[in-house]
Amino acid sequence: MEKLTFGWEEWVALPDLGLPAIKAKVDTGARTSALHAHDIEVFGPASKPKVRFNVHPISGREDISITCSAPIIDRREVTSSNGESEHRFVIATTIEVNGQNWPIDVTLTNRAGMTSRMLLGRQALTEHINISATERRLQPDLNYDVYHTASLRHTAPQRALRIAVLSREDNYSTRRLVEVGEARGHVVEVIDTTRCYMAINQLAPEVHYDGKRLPRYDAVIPRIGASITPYGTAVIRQFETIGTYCVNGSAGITASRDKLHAHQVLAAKKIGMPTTAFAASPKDTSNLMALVGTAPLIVKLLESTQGKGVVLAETKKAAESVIDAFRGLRANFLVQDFVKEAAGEDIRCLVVAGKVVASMKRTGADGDFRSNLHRGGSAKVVRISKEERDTAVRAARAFSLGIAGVDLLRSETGPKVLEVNSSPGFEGIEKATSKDIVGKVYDEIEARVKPQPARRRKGV
Ligand SMILES: Nc1ncnc2c1ncn2[C@@H]1O[C@H](COP(=O)(O)OP(=O)(O)OP(=O)(O)O)[C@@H](O)[C@H]1O
Repeated sequence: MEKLTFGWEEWVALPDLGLPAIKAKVDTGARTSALHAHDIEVFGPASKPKVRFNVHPISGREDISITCSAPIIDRREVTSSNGESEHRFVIATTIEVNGQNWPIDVTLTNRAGMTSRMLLGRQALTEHINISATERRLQPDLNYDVYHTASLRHTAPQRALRIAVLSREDNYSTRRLVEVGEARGHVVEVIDTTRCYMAINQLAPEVHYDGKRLPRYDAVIPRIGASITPYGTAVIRQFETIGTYCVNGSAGITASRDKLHAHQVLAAKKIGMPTTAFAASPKDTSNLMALVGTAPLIVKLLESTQGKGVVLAETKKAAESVIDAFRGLRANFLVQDFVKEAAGEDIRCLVVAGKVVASMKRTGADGDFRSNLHRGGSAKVVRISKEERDTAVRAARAFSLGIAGVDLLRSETGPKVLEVNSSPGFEGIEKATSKDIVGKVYDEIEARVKPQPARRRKGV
């Protein structure tokens, strides 16, 4: 390596940590280099622990914060220049100066008195570096401007993320989320939504679990079951308040779960759906049916899942008696035009980050107009039209869902959305289409948690 001469302060880059420019002071009194870090949290399995921390690379700009993570290689007692000793995590990373790079060890400290962002110890100042202690910045200048430009996102490394899957179930979808995330070097923790508890306050919103405050996650993947929607969305709202990226937001989950609300959202966005009506009073039965059209009609319980509360009434009389029966049970329901030409088939489109990543056609068991797989239906890959693709994408967007299963019927007048599911199962569709849908979910998470360029403040 070509010899470099360092003054008492130099610009350096720590590319593995996503820090393209930082000023470092030479500290030959110390063996190991030190980085001023905040919110230092250990995560991952005890056999391969990692550390997540924030760095304010620009002195005086606490608003600019880069989140870093790195494997821990050691924990050491370090005595700082003021004589105080402290246990610090040690990470291994790469330093880059003047086109050269070499490995260094760095301890993390959040000592309030540490005025420099970084100190370079003897171990980092290898034999190819001469020190000229009375001079300053002998190496090429870098610029804090990088933190204000979009190139920051491109140069940021793929770091290990700490991700929570909010789920109560140990099923195929949850297991895949853990497996695929870990294979990409992330740490994925499954959190039982109903065991989370929260203190709701203005200044320090937190989520607690099993007696401890939950750490800062880089992302939360909600997999909220229908039976716990209100509590589950309250937990997600808390994460949103903290500022954690949630793949599906609480508002979209709530609106898409409520069949009436969901139909109103779809209608407002002019997204095709079967003509639908609902009422609460028994006096309106025949008017209600007239709003939808003529028999055959579909009558659906609002809380139906897996096609259980979905009835096809072939005649007006049959529709009336089903409606009366539901009313007698004080059940909430809606009445819908029967899309006959769909012929017991529907199309499930899986939308991830605004794109249809897989679609399958589900065909009901013989003689059943319902195509739910749980009712013995079968699935196979299907090519969808541009109109169907656009409809699915718009339906997911209407609820701002990062992951959505959009169910469509093929009708004579174009695709009609039946339902937008915010916790779509991955098993049926991954098996039917052989597509790596969960991988796409992580592509999106990795892109979303990359640092955002900071807005420039006057005079900086
Ligand atoms: N208006 C309709 N016209 C024709 N077929 C319909 C209609 N509504 C529902 N179906 C059929 O019945 C099935 C079940 O309907 P839907 O998905 O609305 O019920 P669900 O109980 O909410 O099911 P899920 O578990 O998917 O939420 C659909 O997959 C579709 O095949």
